[in-house]
Amino acid sequence: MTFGSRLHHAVSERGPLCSGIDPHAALLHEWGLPDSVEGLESFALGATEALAAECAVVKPQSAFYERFGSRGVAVLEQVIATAREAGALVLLDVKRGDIGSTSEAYADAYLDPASPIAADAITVSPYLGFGSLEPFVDAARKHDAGLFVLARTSNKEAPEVQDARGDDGRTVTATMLDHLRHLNAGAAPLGSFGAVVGATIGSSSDDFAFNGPVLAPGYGAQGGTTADLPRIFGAALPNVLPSSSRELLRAGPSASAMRDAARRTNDELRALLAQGR
Ligand SMILES: O=C(O)c1cc(=O)[nH]c(=O)n1[C@@H]1O[C@H](COP(=O)(O)O)[C@@H](O)[C@H]1O
Repeated sequence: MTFGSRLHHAVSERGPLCSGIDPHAALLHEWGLPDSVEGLESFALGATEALAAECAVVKPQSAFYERFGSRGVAVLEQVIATAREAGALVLLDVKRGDIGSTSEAYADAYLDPASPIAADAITVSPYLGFGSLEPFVDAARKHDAGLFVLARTSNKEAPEVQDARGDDGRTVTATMLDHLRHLNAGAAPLGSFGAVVGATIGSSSDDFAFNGPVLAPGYGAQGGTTADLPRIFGAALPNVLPSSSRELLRAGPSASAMRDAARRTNDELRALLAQGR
């Protein structure tokens, strides 16, 4: 089954919330844990065990694990396995993108199920040119995996690059979305090639509607709210996966408090979607 089909099914069962497993040093401290690989393991597995059964998608951000070297990456591998056992799809946030031959190696690392660190989907950056992502696209098709391509990111520096217009008048973001429309052509109910669009962006002239998923990070700690979603995403709303890391994790270390926070948020998002029907 394609990633897009698995995602569509998971979201209809569990709701659209994506929970980020981002073990920031400050959060380890808030949970009373040491900023060490032992603290990382306790935090990341505790959060994953609490949240993965509640959410369609779990998104660990690789940097927070890599900063502890190979032992941190071993914890990331455990997070991926634990989340999958709980029935969540794992979107590994690595934001990769390089020249084609190197991207091929990244694709082998993250999308080939034979790799110890393979996930269901990864985040990739198209800013070496969308065509540089071809090895990821090929690997995703071969292994029924997914990609989330940065289109309009949540950070304040994004407009300099992503709102720039080409000779044809389209923004860089709109060009990336058109590439995604092309990749998802004919896919139903949902394509496997998604976009990343921040839940923090102001109004935008870009049209985010297409038959692929739209990851919306920046929801929660960066200020994005449920009320902002219809304004930003319009007709694309049914395919949006609002993604929250710190806000959900701050409910910990109590597993039941994290679970409740995820449930409440999924309920709120489902109610919003029901209004639009
Ligand atoms: O690709 C991402 O996930 C991402 C894209 C983007 O535009 N903005 C953004 O914040 N992210 C990631 O989403 C997460 C946001 O975390 P919180 O702000 O704690 O909810 C981090 O892991 C970021 O790296």
